[in-house]
Amino acid sequence: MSTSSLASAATEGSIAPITIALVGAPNCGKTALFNVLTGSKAKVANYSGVTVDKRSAPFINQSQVRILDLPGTYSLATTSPDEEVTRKVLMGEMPSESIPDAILVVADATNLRMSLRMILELKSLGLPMMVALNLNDVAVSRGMVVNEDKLSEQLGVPVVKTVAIKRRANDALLSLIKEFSQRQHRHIRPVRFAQDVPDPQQLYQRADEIISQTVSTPHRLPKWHERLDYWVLHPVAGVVILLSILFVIFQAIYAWAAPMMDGLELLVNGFGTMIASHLPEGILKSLLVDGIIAGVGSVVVFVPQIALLFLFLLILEDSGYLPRAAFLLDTLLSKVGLSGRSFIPLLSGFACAVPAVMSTRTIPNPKERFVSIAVLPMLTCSARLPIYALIIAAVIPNKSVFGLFNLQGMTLFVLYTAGIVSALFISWLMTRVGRSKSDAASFPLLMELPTYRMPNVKHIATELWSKVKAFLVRAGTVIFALSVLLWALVSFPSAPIGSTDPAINHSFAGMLGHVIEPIFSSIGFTWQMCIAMIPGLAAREVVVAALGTVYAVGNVGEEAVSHTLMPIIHNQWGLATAFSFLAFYIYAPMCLATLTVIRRETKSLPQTLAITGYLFALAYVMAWITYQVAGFIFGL
Ligand SMILES: Nc1nc2c(ncn2[C@@H]2O[C@H](COP(=O)(O)OP(=O)(O)OP(=O)(O)O)[C@@H](O)[C@H]2O)c(=O)[nH]1
Ligand SMILES: [Mg+2]
Repeated sequence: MSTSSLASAATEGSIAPITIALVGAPNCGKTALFNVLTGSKAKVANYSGVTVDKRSAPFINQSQVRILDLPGTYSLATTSPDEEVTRKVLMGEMPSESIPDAILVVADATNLRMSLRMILELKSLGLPMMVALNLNDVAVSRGMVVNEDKLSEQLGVPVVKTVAIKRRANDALLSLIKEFSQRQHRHIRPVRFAQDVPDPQQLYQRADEIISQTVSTPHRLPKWHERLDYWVLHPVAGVVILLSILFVIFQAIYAWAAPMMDGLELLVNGFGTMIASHLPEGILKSLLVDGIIAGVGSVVVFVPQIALLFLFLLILEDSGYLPRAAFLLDTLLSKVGLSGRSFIPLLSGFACAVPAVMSTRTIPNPKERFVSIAVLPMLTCSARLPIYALIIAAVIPNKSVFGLFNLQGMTLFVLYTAGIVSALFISWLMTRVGRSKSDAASFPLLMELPTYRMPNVKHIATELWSKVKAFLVRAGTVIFALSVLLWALVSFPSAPIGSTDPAINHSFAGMLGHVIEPIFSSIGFTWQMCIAMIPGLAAREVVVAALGTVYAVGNVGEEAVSHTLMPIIHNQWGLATAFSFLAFYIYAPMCLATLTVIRRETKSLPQTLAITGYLFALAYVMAWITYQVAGFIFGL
């Protein structure tokens, strides 16, 4: 078919789109290039295993060309579920995906030997191929000069240089794809992989030959890089560095966010008071002030803290530090039956358990994968931050210890640590049960350490904004809707004429709260807390909004004037109740999205129910112990 007839067939919609698959080692910039080629905003980060599933989008210059992003893999001999996705797609074994019409190999220019070995292996598939020599900026900064024309000649496929993080540096690739798609027919030949896959040793030999003819300066890491790695990967100094980084993050979340939070709180309060003073008493005023402003406002004041947490995570992610922490902790994690491979999924659990559960696909050992999924919900996700921050601000004095540490920051550190220690302990316990010898040793951690890079300010700013936006959108949609619903439940039916107790006691929610209260009274929860936890089952941070609404409607007199929760909790909750509530939220799997993704990833309802059940049981028991101990120390 000629170029013009292909174009006209495409406009008539009678031709299937051409698919070009991005294939390459982990962390070489496939997704970053995918974003350039399609105008998408898929997640990019400086560690291996970010992409764990396939995704596709139309090529920006030609909608009949489809670009397919795949998880990274070093070879077609795969070991983990994410790598398996790539192999299956390339072999045409993926039911939902036909064999791609071409492969765009994304090669890491700073690690050409490994990339060339992969290109040579992929050539054995017999599919049309193009090569993008990515990370070219880093290669150039290290003094490497690659002759792409010679390389193209040696490999027998077109080669272009790219810098995926700079949109304008990829014009050669854009033209190459355009040109390719105009002369390419849909691929229909079967793949020839199994018969003539070359020996890896031979591939490396050939790669070395090619490098000697095409690269003028061999690649060497700068001195500072080695020195930094010496300390960061040192078994003792490395752990001290890791703990210090985490500690600084928690301190900063309190110290730096405080002024912005105070400002936002003043705004929310002022807004509530202004609306209240302009509206006559009645349902509308109650809905706006007690339902919406008290509910949504209680959550929104935590935006600065969430933003700071994500800022730190993004900087760590972009700099290349994270996989080093995984190496460092490989030995420690192996003691509890996990490995360094579980580290990145566990670490991303501090942002949100949903992508973290998905990223366990990089773990090849099925048992280790299950244990990681089962303990992940205990790690402190960003949705818990508003809850912790609220209770800490309400009951822990804001003073410094030894003139250096902030007591509130330290409490937050302890809460995060409690989640980590519990997760490690439960992993250890789970892997003890029915442990088989082959487990840990059969899947050693073979992960490429990325080079350190200066975090890219633009990338961090866009990512940060998208996280904050997601949080605000949730506040404006889910939390808003649940606040209105809860407001209705706590306001109706209204109190009978002549009754003297608070109206909320007569409402639907009030009645429900009193019914549930006996279950939770032994861990110190009041009926107001029980009501707030019900909408909080959908998503954790909703409990903060719900407490805001419940107290706004339920309180009369002085405290009703304040639209923020802290003073109310400070005055009405005992220390034992506050600590018990915190302990409960370390463990309780109060997040529908996480449970749904666990169900999808484990493909098993009984396993999902078992994880949910054990976490709730643990939450109750730990809250009970905390309540008793705190009650003994501080009084109930
Ligand atoms: N300096 C520089 N950084 C790049 C370039 N391409 C990608 N990066 C960075 O490299 C890191 C990895 O990029 P990704 O696109 O997530 O890599 P990937 O190949 O999709 O990784 P996996 O999904 O884990 O296989 C990110 O921090 C990117 O910002 C480049 O050309 N130059
Ligand atoms: Mg990727």
